[in-house]
Amino acid sequence: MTTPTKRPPAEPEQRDSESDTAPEERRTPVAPQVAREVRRLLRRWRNQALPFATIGATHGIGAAAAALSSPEALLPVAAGWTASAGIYGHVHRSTSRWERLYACVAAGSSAGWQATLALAGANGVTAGLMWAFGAALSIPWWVRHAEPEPDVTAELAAPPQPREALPVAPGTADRRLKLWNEHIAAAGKPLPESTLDGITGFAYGWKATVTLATGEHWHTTLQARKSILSVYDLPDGRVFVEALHGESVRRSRLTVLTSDPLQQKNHWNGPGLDPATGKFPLMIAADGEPLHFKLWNPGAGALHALISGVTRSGKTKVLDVVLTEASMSDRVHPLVIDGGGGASLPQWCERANLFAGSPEQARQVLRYALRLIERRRPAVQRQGGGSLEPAPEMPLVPVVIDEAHKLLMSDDETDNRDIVRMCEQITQEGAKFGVCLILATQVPSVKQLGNSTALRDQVKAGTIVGLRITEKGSGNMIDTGDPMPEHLKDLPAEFPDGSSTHGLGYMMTSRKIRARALLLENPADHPVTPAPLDPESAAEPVPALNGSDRVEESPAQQRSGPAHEDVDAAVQQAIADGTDQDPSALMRETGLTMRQVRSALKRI
Ligand SMILES: Nc1ncnc2c1ncn2[C@@H]1O[C@H](COP(=O)(O)OP(=O)(O)OP(=O)(O)O)[C@@H](O)[C@H]1O
Repeated sequence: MTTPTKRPPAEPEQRDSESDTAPEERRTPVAPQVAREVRRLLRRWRNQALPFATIGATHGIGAAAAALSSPEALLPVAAGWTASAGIYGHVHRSTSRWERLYACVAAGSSAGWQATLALAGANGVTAGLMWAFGAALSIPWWVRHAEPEPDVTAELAAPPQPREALPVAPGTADRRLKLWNEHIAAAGKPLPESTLDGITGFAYGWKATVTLATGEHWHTTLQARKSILSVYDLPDGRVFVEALHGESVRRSRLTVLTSDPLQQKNHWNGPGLDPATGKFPLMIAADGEPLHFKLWNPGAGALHALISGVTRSGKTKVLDVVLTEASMSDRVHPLVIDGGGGASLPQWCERANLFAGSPEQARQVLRYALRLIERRRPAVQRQGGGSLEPAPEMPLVPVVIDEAHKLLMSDDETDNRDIVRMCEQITQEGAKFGVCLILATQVPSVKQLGNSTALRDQVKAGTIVGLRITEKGSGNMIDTGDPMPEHLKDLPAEFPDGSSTHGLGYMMTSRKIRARALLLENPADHPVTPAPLDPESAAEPVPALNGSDRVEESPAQQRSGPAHEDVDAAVQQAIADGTDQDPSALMRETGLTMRQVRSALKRI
C-alpha cells in the first residue's frame, strides 16, 4: 500500500496564476466604471426621473416658442404636440387602463402648457405655475413607481455583490404580486387563476409559493418559466420552479434571482463530512443554499455516485473535493483509478491508498475491491445482516474512477466488458459491505457507462452531479425524479461578465436548481488522515500495481493460504457450476486471488 504523504503547499505565484479573472479586475480603468455606474443609475431610476424630464421638455418647448416671433413660434409647439401625441399613442398599447388614462392627462397637460408658455412667456409666474402643476400631476406616478424595477443591470455592469431584497413600503401593494396578477395570473395569461403567496426576500432575490387553479399540475408552472422571466424583466437562468414534495401537485416553490450568486467562485472551506449523516457540502445552489454529496446513508450502506461534464466543465475539481473530504476522514479509505492514464488526478498518485493509472491497474484495483467485499462478508453475518456502518474500525472504501467512460466503453479495438461487469458487481453488492463506486464521465448517459443499465440504476440511487455538456445525447441520458428546468447542454459557457462557468450544473438527485461546485485549488494543501482497513480486509493482499496481475501476498496469507487441493477443488466446482474459464470470472465466483485461480487453471 502506498503511504499517504503530505505535500508542501503550492507557491503563492502558482496559486495566483490559477485565478484567471482577478488580475483583469485589478486593471479595470476607473472612467468606464463611472460611466457604467451612471448608466446603471439612470436606468434604475428612469421611472422616477421621467416626470422631471417631461416637465423640463414642456418648459423648453414653451420657452423656445415664446422666444420666436410668429409664425416660427408654431414650429416648436407643433413638434411638442406631435411628441405628446406620439408618447400617448405608444402608451395606449399598454394593457393597463390606468396607464392609458394617466398618459392621456399628462400628454394633454403638456401640450396645453406648451401653448400657454408660448403665448404668455416662459418665465416667472407662468413657468412656476407650470412646474407646480407638473409636480402635482407627477405624484400618482411616483406613488405607483415607489419601488424601482428589479435591478438586473447592476451585476451585468460590475462584479456581483449580494444585495438585500428590495423592501416593500408598508401599506403599498407588492409590485411583484401586481406584476404576477396582471401578466401571469390574469385570464388569457400563462397561469390563469394562479396565486402567488408567501413572498420572502433573500440576499439574491425572492421566493414565493405558486398555487395553480384546480386541475392544474405544477409542471405547468415550470413550463411558464420563460414568461415569468419576461414579466420580471430578467436574463435567462434567473427563475427556478421546484416541487413542494408532500404538498398538493398544484403548489410549487418559485425562486427569482435579481442577481446571480453563482457568478462568483465559492471556495471550499475545509472538511465538512458529517459522520452522523455521511454527507458534506459540495455545491452552492442559486439561492445560496448548500447542496450535499452523500457518501453513505446511515443504516442503509454506502452510496454510489456519478459526476459528468464536458472537458473543462470542472468534474476533476469536483472529484478533488470528494477525495479531499474522503482522505481527511478517519472513516473513509479511498482507492483511485485515473482513466486519463494518470494525467487527470496526478495530485492523488502519492496520496491515495491505491492509485491506478492504466487499464490493467484499474482491473487490479477493481478485483481488489471485489475481494474486500468477500472479506467483509463474515462481519455482516456476525452483526446479523444489514449493512456495515462506516467507522474508524470499518472504513468506507470508495473506488473513485475519473474519465470512467474511457474504461467502460468498448470499441473494435478495446474490450472493456470485464471492467463493466466488475463495476456492476461492486455497485450491486458493495453497498452493504461499505464499498462504493464514484464515477466521472463526460456525459451522464448509459452509453458512457458501457451501456450498463445495472450501473445506471445503482448510481441513480446515490448522487448525480451534472455539469455542462455540449451535445444533447442519444436519448439515453440519465434523469431522476422531477423534470429538469433546463437541459445541461443549455447551461452557458460564460457568465455575463465573461468569466467561465466552470463547476456550474445541477445536483440531479437533489433540488432542481442551478448550482456551482465548491472550488478547492490545491488538494495537496490538506493533510491525509490515515484510515486503516479492518483486520479482515487488511489481510487481503494489496495489488502491486505494476501493470501485471501479480499480487503481493500478505504475511498472514503466506503463512496460512489454502492448500492447492482446496483451491483446485473450488475452481473445478465453479467451472462445473457453469462459470466461464475466465480467471476474472472464476476469481469473483470463488473469492480466490487471481494468482491462485491462474495457478489452479494451470494445474487442472
Ligand atoms: N467549481 C469551480 N469554480 C471555479 N472554477 C472551477 C471550478 N471547477 C473547476 N474550475 C476551473 O475549471 C478548470 C477546469 O477544471 P477541471 O480540470 O476540473 O475540468 P474537467 O472537466 O475535469 O476537465 P478535463 O475533462 O479536461 O479533465 C480549472 O482551471 C479549474 O480551476
